[in-house]
Amino acid sequence: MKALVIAEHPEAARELAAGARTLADEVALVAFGEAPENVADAAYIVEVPEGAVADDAYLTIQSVYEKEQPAVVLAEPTRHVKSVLGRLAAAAGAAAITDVTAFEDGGALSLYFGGVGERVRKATGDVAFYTVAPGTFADAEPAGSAVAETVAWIAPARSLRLVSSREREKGGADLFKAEAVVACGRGFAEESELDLARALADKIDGGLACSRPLTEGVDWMPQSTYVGVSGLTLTPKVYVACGISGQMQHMVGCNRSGAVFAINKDKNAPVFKQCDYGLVGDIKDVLPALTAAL
Ligand SMILES: Cc1cc2nc3c(=O)[nH]c(=O)nc-3n(C[C@H](O)[C@H](O)[C@H](O)COP(=O)(O)OP(=O)(O)OC[C@H]3O[C@@H](n4cnc5c(N)ncnc54)[C@H](O)[C@@H]3O)c2cc1C
Repeated sequence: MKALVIAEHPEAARELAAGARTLADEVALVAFGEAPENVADAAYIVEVPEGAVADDAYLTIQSVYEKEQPAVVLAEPTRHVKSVLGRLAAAAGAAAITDVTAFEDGGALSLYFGGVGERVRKATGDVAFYTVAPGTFADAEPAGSAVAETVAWIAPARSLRLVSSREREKGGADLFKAEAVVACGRGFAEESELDLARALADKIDGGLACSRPLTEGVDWMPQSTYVGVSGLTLTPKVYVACGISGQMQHMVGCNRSGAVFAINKDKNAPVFKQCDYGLVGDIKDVLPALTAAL
C-alpha cells in the first residue's frame, strides 16, 4: 500500500512521512518550496509561481496523485493544504476526514463539533484522505532515500488572483518551531498591552500567538497566528495562555503541548480545568513580574 503526504512546512513533512510509514509500505511526499531529505521513497517539490496562490496547486498535486496512485493521503492542516486536499478528495469522489489525532484499527480518531467531541471515522472510498494534527506521529521515525524533483506547475483554468498582501507581524519565533508559545486572549483590553506578552515571548525565545477574537474581532494580531480548531494546532513544550478563557475551540489547538500554563484573573475560568499550571491574577501584574523573574 502507498501513502501520499502533502505538507507545507518541512517539520510537518518529516512527521507525516514518518507516520505514513506506519500505515503504508511506500511513502511519496509532496512539499512546498523545500522537502526534507531521507523521509520518503519519492519526493516532489511544488514551486508556487510569483503572483499565484498555493491553493491553486491542486492540479499540480493531482498530477503527482495520479502518478503515485496512493491508497491513503495524509495532509498537514494548513489553510492552503486543506484547500488542496478537499479538491483532491472531491475529484476522487471521496470526503476528507479532518482533524485526525490518532489512527486506530481501521479508522481515524478525529475531532468534531468544533473540537467539542472526538469520534472514530472510517474512509468510505477506495482512497482515504486525512488532515492530521501535529504531534499525531511525534514518535514515528522517517525513512527513505528519495531525491526530490520539482513538479511542473499546472495552473487551473480559473486561478485565484492575489489582489493585495500585508506584511506579517515581525519578530518572535516561528510558531511551528517554537519550543515556547505565549498566547494572548481577550483579557488584553488594549492593543498596547500586547507588549507585555511580547516581552515575555522575547525573554523565553518564544512565539506570539492569540485566540481568534484578537484577529477577527479587533485585528490586533495576524490571522496566521490564532490557535484553535479553525486556526493553528501547536505542540510546543510550553504554551502560556494569557487572558484566554479556555473555550474548547481554542484549547484543541494547544492542549497537546508539553505543558499548558494559564494566567487568568477569574479563578473559575474553564482554562484552569485544562492547564497543567494555573495562576489566578491580572495579566498586567503577572506578565511583567514573570518576565522580570525569568
Ligand atoms: C465554529 C467556531 C470556531 C471557533 N474557532 C476558534 C479558534 O480556532 N480559535 C479560538 O481561539 N477561538 C475560536 N472560536 C471562538 C471561541 O469559541 C471563543 O469565543 C474564543 O476562543 C474566546 O477567546 P478568549 O478566550 O480570548 O476570550 P474570552 O472568552 O472573552 O476570555 C477572556 C478571558 O480573559 C480573562 N481576563 C479578562 N481580563 C483579564 C486580565 N486583566 N488578566 C487576566 N485575565 C483576564 C477573562 O476572565 C476571560 O476568561 C470559535 C468559535 C466557533 C463558534
